[in-house]
Amino acid sequence: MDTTTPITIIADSNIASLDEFFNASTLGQVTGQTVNIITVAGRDINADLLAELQPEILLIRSVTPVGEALLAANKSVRFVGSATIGTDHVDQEYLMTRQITFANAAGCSKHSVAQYVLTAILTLRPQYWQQSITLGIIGLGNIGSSLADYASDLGWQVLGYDPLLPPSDINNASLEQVLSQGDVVSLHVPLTSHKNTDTQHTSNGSDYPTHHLINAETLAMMPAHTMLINSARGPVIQASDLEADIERTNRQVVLDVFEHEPQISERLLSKLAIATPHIAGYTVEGKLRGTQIIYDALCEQLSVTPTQSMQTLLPLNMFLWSELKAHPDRLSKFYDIKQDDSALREKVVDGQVNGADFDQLRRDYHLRREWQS
Ligand SMILES: NC(=O)c1ccc[n+]([C@@H]2O[C@H](COP(=O)([O-])OP(=O)(O)OC[C@H]3O[C@@H](n4cnc5c(N)ncnc54)[C@H](O)[C@@H]3O)[C@@H](O)[C@H]2O)c1
Ligand SMILES: O=C(O)[C@H](O)[C@H](O)COP(=O)(O)O
Repeated sequence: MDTTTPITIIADSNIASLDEFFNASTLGQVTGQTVNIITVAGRDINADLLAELQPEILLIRSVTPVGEALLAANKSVRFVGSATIGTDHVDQEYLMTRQITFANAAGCSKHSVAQYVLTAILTLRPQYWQQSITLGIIGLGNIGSSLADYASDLGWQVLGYDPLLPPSDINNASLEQVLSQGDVVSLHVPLTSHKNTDTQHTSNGSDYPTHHLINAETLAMMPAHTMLINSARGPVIQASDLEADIERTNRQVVLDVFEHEPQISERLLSKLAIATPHIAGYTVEGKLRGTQIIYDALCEQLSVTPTQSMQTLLPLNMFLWSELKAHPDRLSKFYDIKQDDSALREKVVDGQVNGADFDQLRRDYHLRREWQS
């Protein structure tokens, strides 16, 4: 990519600190060259906008599907950065065929999500601060393994299942064992589908697909007292099967993500112990790290040395995991998850939370702070 001509960037307005990271100076533009950054609501980034603005760079989050439908008529885009961990909204195979560089922000909010899960568990079952429970973790990548570290720190036993990683001290059980023996089961897998057997491959295919991984059959393996938490992707759980399960077992279920997101039915919402609008990763640190990672990737693409660091943008952080462990009664001061739950439930109108209200809760969310070790 030529770094001497003006660069046009279309960016999701929900990406943190766009101006601080993406400007002529931070992108190594020669004096006088400009970086033209246009911020748009992620759901409004579409083919017509790209045709009008002809951007070289797309900076997105999870609500912008990127693939042939968006880019078939576009010849200007050379780089796509998703300031997110999940990549199920991006057809990476298509981008490769178009020789468009793609970068996501792997691991950016791993501590934020792990701390979200801990908060949900300990808010609903505070007795677990003193009990050595069994925590089931499905998916042992960045978030699942971070959660396992916190669990071990609390003296909990971890039963983990990840068929794509070698056995380890946490990857130590079958799916059935995790579901049937965990006091709590937490999902930390990407959203993947069955690999097509014919020549047309799906970009998101897997030999171990996670779409509807949790369904009537797998839910039946879980004792009624087992809490289920989903902060991965909504369609990992078959929503109607979940509703039937909760009616039958009265199971405590925590959802941060929903199969039909951004719409949520009141029927489902009323059955959940905790419900939040896809904000498990929404901390100052998690979102800034997401921006940092795609900025660094773009600098590599431009062959320029990164000059912006998130460290200079972080306010003082007084939230210490060691303090919380010593004073469990302070949990709601660290993160009052029930406040996020109430804010979501207040948005129910005519039997559902509509998409616009769900998006607004996320857009206006007061970012938490990641607990420091
Ligand atoms: N709610 C939120 O705000 C939020 C925030 C960040 C990430 N996420 C979601 O969480 C997912 C996991 O994040 P991560 O950073 O741990 O990703 P990661 O890629 O580091 O780890 C995912 C793990 O899942 C495993 N896996 C894949 N298919 C599996 C299966 N069928 N059964 C068991 N394990 C399987 C993989 O082997 C991998 O180790 C992301 O893909 C994203 O969709 C949600
Ligand atoms: O995948 C991730 O990083 C998270 O799910 C993240 O919250 C993506 O959601 P977004 O904020 O982009 O809608």
